[in-house]
Amino acid sequence: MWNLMRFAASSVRRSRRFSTAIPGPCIVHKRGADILHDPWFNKDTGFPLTERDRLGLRGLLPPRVISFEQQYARFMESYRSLEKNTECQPEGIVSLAKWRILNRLHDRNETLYYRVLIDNIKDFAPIIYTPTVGLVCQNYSGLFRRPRGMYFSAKDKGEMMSMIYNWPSQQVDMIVLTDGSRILGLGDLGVQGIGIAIGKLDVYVAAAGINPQKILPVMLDVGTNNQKLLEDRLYLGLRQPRLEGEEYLSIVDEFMEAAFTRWPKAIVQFEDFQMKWAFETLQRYRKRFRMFNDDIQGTAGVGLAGLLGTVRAQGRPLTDFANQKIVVVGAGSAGLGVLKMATEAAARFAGNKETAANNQLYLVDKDGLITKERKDIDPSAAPFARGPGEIEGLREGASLIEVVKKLKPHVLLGLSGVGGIFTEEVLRAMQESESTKPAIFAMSNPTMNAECTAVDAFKHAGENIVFASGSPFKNVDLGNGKVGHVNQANNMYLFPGIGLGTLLSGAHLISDGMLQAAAECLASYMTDDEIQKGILYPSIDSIREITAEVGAAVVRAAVAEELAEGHGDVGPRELMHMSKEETLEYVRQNMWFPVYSPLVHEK
Ligand SMILES: NC(=O)C1=CN([C@@H]2O[C@H](COP(=O)(O)OP(=O)(O)OC[C@H]3O[C@@H](n4cnc5c(N)ncnc54)[C@H](O)[C@@H]3O)[C@@H](O)[C@H]2O)C=CC1
Ligand SMILES: CC(=O)C(=O)O
Ligand SMILES: [Mg+2]
Repeated sequence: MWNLMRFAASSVRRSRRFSTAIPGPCIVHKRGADILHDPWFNKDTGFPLTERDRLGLRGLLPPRVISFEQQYARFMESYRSLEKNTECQPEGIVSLAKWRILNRLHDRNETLYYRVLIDNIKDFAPIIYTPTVGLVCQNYSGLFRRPRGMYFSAKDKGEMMSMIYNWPSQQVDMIVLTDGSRILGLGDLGVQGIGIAIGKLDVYVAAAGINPQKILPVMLDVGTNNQKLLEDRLYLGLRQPRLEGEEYLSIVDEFMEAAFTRWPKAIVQFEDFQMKWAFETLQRYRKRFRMFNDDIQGTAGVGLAGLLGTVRAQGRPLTDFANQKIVVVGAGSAGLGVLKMATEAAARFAGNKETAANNQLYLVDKDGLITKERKDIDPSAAPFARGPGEIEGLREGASLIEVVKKLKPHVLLGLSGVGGIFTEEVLRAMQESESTKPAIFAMSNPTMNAECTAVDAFKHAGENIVFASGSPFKNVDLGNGKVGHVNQANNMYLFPGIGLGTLLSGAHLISDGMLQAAAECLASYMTDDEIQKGILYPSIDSIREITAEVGAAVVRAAVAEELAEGHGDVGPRELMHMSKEETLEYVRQNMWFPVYSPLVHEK
């Protein structure tokens, strides 16, 4: 126990990174048992005696006051013993048990919850985020105990403007919105998709230091086309097919109007919308509201950072990026987002927008290679279709293995949502890549949907590859003391910084320049030495540091584009006069950090 407490105390110290020394008081409008039942303010046994007197808590708690460090150690001890006691059980059962114990703390005491999350982010991210969050969404109706966030359904049409005022927080900075239509690679999960919005916002709090009282997960329940859920007696969503067309858009419109009427400075992150609505809503709202689509725009930046890393890993200058042959597998919101940003980057590096555009980028979907001969091609995919006969020996619809064998690409990047499609044969074909360090990105989530495992990638494609996956895999032991490094190429490296930078700049929209700055910041974060070892992204342990840097880069881009309107006491002129270091410090100072603040009651 003592050792554990020492560990806890040291990790508590370590994670004080961006906190202010003495927490200011926090105004609370409730007293007594109501405070104990409010996870924003509850300190459990940690309420000091004077506070118990002031807030009418005397007698409602056991007499001994337990320090924050002791509470922390107690939680970690129960978590570690759960781990030990479930060692031999199936992975899914263990992950859900871990999620439950974390979720119970989340429901009870958010300060302690977020502190353990920040300090143990590498261990806990796979529980509160991908892959376990996928399992949680799949089982949400059965796991449901308490609501979290807001639910707007097709039945609420005409009511949303008043409903939004039911949310108890006066200020909301960050909203993650989903309609549940494409949750990770798991398809349409209807109302159960709220779990992904909750998980993303947990990452916002942990990585970007957004105050948990100012976040809001939102589910737009417009029905589901998942027959299994419609027939499930426990299913908690609307039992009707999804709304389509104008009916659908009118629900999203109404929500956006309501949210921005109450909180004009909020930012809305669209998450896990099926492709047609992902693109349509982005186009519809991005000039009117502070919003972005994480799957298109967040993923694009993370993908681009990884692609630039692979150029550096080959010891080549970034200007060589336009010559890299990249095969993207999956022509959905994520794959097309990556291709668009990669095309723009290739054009920039080549210094000529006209000639460089998507010269070496290839797109494969469920029907094979996409060429201009494709019937009913989706307009968003059309710019990436190859011309007829452009690649000798490759026809419209050529299979993935044909494409890889013919092109010998530098990079094979999967965002298909289909587990295992980088088969042994495909991976072996990557050994013939023209690159000295071929790159395999199996970015689909959750783990079982990854295009290949890390072990298979190193086994079949060779030990000299660079590898990244959307959900975490362990590093691979290659024998003789050699290790195959596994990167996690997940938009979690960018969306928190995009949101934070937008908030602190006060930009009224999120421009391409701000997104590009975020991606470039991530791309330049790793040293050449790390890149040579195949390490393309920072460790999840340092996600708070990288998010601060990304946030600062976004603020500076907003200032440069004259979009920044300031935040709180800091006006646009002050932002404009900040040096790079001062901007970073400004961002760090504005990141919330979980400590118990003295509570002051006000009626
Ligand atoms: N690592 C990360 O940060 C991110 C990962 N993703 C993952 O990417 C995946 C796809 O997401 P979206 O693009 O939004 O989905 P989507 O449903 O819009 O697109 C999926 C695409 O994959 C293609 N596809 C399906 N089966 C295929 C096959 N057998 N071979 C080749 N292509 C095939 C489809 O034709 C479609 O073009 C999901 O698993 C999601 O979890 C998405 C966003 C971020
Ligand atoms: C990571 C993410 O946003 C996705 O898989 O959809
Ligand atoms: Mg997503």
